[in-house]
Amino acid sequence: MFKIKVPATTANMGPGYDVLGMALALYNTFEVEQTVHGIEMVGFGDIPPHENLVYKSMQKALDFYEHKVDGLRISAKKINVPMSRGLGSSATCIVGGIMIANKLMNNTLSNDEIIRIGTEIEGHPDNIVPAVIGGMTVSIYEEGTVTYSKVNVSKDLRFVAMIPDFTVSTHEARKVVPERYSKADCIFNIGRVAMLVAAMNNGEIEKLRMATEDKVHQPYRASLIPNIENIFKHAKQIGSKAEFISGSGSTLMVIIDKDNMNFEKDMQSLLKKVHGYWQIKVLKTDTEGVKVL
Ligand SMILES: Nc1ncnc2c1ncn2[C@@H]1O[C@H](COP(=O)(O)OP(=O)(O)OP(=O)(O)O)[C@@H](O)[C@H]1O
Ligand SMILES: N[C@@H](CCO)C(=O)O
Repeated sequence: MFKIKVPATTANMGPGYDVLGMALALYNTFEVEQTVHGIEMVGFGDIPPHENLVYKSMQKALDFYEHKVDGLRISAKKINVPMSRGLGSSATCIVGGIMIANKLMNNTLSNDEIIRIGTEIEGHPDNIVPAVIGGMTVSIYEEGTVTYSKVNVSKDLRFVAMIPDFTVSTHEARKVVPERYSKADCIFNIGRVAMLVAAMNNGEIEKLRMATEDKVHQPYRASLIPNIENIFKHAKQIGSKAEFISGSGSTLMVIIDKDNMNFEKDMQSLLKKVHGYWQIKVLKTDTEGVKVL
C-alpha cells in the first residue's frame, strides 16, 4: 500500500496567466492498494472510473509506457483541496494519477516527464509544475515541452485563501478571456510579471501589490465573483500586501505578513456580511511538491 500526497496550487498570481503558480500547504491524499482483479475507485462520489481524472491520468501514463496493471483500489483519502475553486484541484488529480502510475512502474519517470504528461492533460503548466516540484514557479509550455524555473518566496509571507461556496469551472472561465490585447495591456502585464518574480526573489514585499496587478484575465473574470471589489478593499484596509484571483477563481487570494495575527479574524467578520458562505485558510507555501508516502 502507498499514498500520494499532492499540494494545492494557486495559478496566475495576478499577471502571470498560464505562467506563474505556487504550491500551498493544503493537500489531497490518494491511497493505493493492490487487489486481485479490476480497478476500483473509492471516495470519488458518483464519477464513473473512465471519467475520473485520477484514473484517466494514471491510465495515460501507463499506456504511454505500455505498462499493464490489474487489481488496484484507489481511494480519495484526505480531500482538502476544494473542487473548482481555483486551488488546482484538477492538478492534484492529474499529478496524483501520474504518480500512481510512476510508482507502479518502479519510479521510471523523471520530474520533467511527469510534468510533460500532466501539462498535456491539463493544457497549461502553471498548476502542474508547482504541484510536482513545490514552491513558486515560472513555466513556459511550447511544442509539447515545459521549461520551468523556481522563484524564492519569503518565509515571512502567508497566503490567505478566501474560498466561497460557489464554483467556477476553469473551462468556463477561460471562455471570458479575450483572444487579443492592446500593446499597452501587454506592456502592463510584462512589467508586472517581471516585477513579481524580481520582488519575490529579493523579498521586496512593498512591491507585491503593484506586481500582482493584471489586465489579461482578472478584469474579465471579476464579474464571475460577486463582491470581489468589496473584499479586496477590506483586505487592503486590514493590511494585505497584494490581492488576486486564485487560478480561474472562485477563490480570492491575498498575501499578508506572517505577523499580521488579526487578519483572519477581521476578514472573517467582513465575509460574514457578504452573500454566501466563505471559508478562510491562512496557508504557507509548500516547498517540496508531490510526495509518495
Ligand atoms: N476530489 C476530486 N475527485 C475527482 N475529481 C476531481 C476532484 N477534484 C477535482 N476533480 C476534477 O477536476 C475538475 C475541476 O477542475 P477545474 O480546473 O475546473 O478546477 P480547479 O482545478 O479546482 O481550479 P483551477 O484550475 O482554477 O485552480 C472537476 O470537474 C473534476 O473533474
Ligand atoms: N491559468 C489557468 C489556471 C487555472 O487552471 C487559468 O487561469 O485559466
